[in-house]
Amino acid sequence: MTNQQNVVVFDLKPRGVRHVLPPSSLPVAKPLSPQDIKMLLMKRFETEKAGAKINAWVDSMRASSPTRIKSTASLPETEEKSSWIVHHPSALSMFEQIVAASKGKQIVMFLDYDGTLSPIVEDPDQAFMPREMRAALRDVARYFPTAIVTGRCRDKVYSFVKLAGLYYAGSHGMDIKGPSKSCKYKKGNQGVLFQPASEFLPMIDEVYKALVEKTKSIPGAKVENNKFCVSVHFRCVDEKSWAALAEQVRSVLNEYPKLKLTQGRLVLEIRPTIKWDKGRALEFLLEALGYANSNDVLPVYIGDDRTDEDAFKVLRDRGQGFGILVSKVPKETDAFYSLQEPSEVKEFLRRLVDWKKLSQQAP
Ligand SMILES: O=P(O)(O)OC[C@H]1O[C@H](O[C@H]2O[C@H](CO)[C@@H](O)[C@H](O)[C@H]2O)[C@H](O)[C@@H](O)[C@@H]1O
Repeated sequence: MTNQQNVVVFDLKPRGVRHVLPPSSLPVAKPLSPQDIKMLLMKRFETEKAGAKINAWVDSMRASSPTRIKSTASLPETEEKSSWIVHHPSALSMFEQIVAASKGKQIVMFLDYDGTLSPIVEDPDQAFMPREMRAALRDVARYFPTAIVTGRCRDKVYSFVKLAGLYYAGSHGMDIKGPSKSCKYKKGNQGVLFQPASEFLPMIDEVYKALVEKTKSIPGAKVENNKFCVSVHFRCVDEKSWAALAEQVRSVLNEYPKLKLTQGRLVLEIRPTIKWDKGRALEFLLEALGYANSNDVLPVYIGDDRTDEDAFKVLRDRGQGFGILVSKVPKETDAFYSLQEPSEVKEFLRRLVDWKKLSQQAP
């Protein structure tokens, strides 16, 4: 609050960006009532709170996904990496131990899409899966029940993967469908298995349109409708405009208390506040496959993103199976093992198929 020549001007901007009007441009104001003062103070409080929220969002937008481990002064980057690898060894170098743990158990494969099966690219519509990866995936699905668990719209990811013998869990697991062609693991229902957020469809549609409108003036921003959630991409947005983008997203989200914001790789994700995520989808799929309370299963989940951590945590908490994080750099993770990039994921899938073929031939 600035007091000049009997004129009271409330500075409603967040601290740090104060402007004081020159005396000549000041309006002649009536004295303020206690009610007015209370209201203005409340507004200022709200504005400051919003400013702090945007700053926190932008900080989080700067962090990688999952959060990269910060270098400590005592540990040079190379040592930090070797120490991380000791705790999260390569799933390729640990391959024999992984398959040994599957003795007498059914391996079930869960795979994230972007950054795991397809390399990260600037345009989300061009994230095609390489042909060799499709071949490896098709073979894996012949030998093991296999599910794609993704933040994407289920139909969209199917248009990239184009394999009918798999389970697909789109919209971060909020849209689950069984294999559309005959498959030895398929149980009963072949169609949609579960859509826990179906009541949110009209709301998500509305929010998608509002976000397209609100972000159209920010160069590089791209809004993607993922059916039960919406992605706002900022990979191609200049960092100087991240706060402006976050502010637009916040202004839309403010109108929808039943939606929440999470974050992936250079993407803000808006989704229903229901207690459902990739971890719950993994549990649901294990149950659908008949392994709800079974010790005869070894689930393996491979993913690269912060949203995959929910699934890694479920596996840790169950004490069953392994999470494998795809990352070249040390990150905070609940995964047991690591792979550096999608080409290593392909190699891992191939080795799994070769091992299975060999073990079936053994007398
Ligand atoms: O769960 P996922 O399969 O990993 O999906 C998460 C998001 O993936 C996509 O965005 C990411 O990949 C894009 C293409 O490589 C990249 O441009 C973007 O920066 C990444 O965040 C997808 O477009 C999003 O809708 C998904 O939520």
